[in-house]
Amino acid sequence: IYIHDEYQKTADWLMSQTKHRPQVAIICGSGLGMLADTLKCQDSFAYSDIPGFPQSTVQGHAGRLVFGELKGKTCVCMQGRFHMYEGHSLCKVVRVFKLLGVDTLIVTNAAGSLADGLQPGDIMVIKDHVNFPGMGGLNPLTGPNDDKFGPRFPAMSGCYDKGLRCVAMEVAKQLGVANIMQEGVYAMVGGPNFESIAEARLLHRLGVDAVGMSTAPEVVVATHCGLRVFGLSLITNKVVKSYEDSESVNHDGVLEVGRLRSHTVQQLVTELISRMEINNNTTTDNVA
Ligand SMILES: O=P(O)(O)O[C@@H]1C[C@H](O)[C@@H](CO)O1
Ligand code: HPA
Repeated sequence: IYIHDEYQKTADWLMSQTKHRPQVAIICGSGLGMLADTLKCQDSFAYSDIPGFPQSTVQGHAGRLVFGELKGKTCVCMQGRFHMYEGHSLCKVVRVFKLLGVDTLIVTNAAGSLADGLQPGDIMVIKDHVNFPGMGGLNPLTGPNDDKFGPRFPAMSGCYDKGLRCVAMEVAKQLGVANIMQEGVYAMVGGPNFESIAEARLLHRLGVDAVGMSTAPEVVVATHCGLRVFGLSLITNKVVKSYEDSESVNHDGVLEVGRLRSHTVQQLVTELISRMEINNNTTTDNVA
């Protein structure tokens, strides 16, 4: 368990190393880290150099925190995320963003589709999530509640901001990619194994549109401390639901689709940030 002072130490160290004071934080999914390369006036830090920061161990996740400007907004971008299956608690990074003065969190991920209407290469704007590990007790908010960040029992209804979802759909039209974009429900499973066929069928019957191994914990922690959230999934594969199907998913295939679509994802996120209204009150309301 990290206490408030530990988060503060990491935030203070970062603020002593960079003049950027980010309003938007972006967490990049598997194969989608190149978004960070487009930030202007960059200051970047290897996770291994940041006091108190965890290390990311997954291929396709570079392990750098990049600060910079995008369309007139100051951003901090995680080029490489931490996953629960790597043994991380996932509270730390989001709370450090809060202490840096961030107002909005954007999360991207790679996910497998269960919905028949979602094909590899499609982009799903996350409308809501099912946090399977969280529902089972593996929740980043487990442990004593730190009231400085948020309440013991935070609501999760409406945690994916409706206004930002609407803007994202408009941006997709403007970029001519509305045909590959739709809203849906993301389910987080613990991983690191991909789903068995029976698990895939179960998720499908439950009405889940896409499945992955991240995002929900970050969104829970962000919502707890009052950040506005936008999330999108790049569909990298169809989840195998039939015993007749001889295909199987693998991480290299996931990264490959990430590479093919990273430019589009980057354009969408950039344009969304450009249109975003920021609450410039950087006094972190519920953080003393
Ligand atoms: O970090 P994300 O959620 O994009 O990564 C997905 C889920 C697994 O970590 C990995 C499987 O290929 O990609
Ligand atoms: N299942 C879980 N996580 C994933 C998948 C999947 O099919 N594709 C990319 N991340």
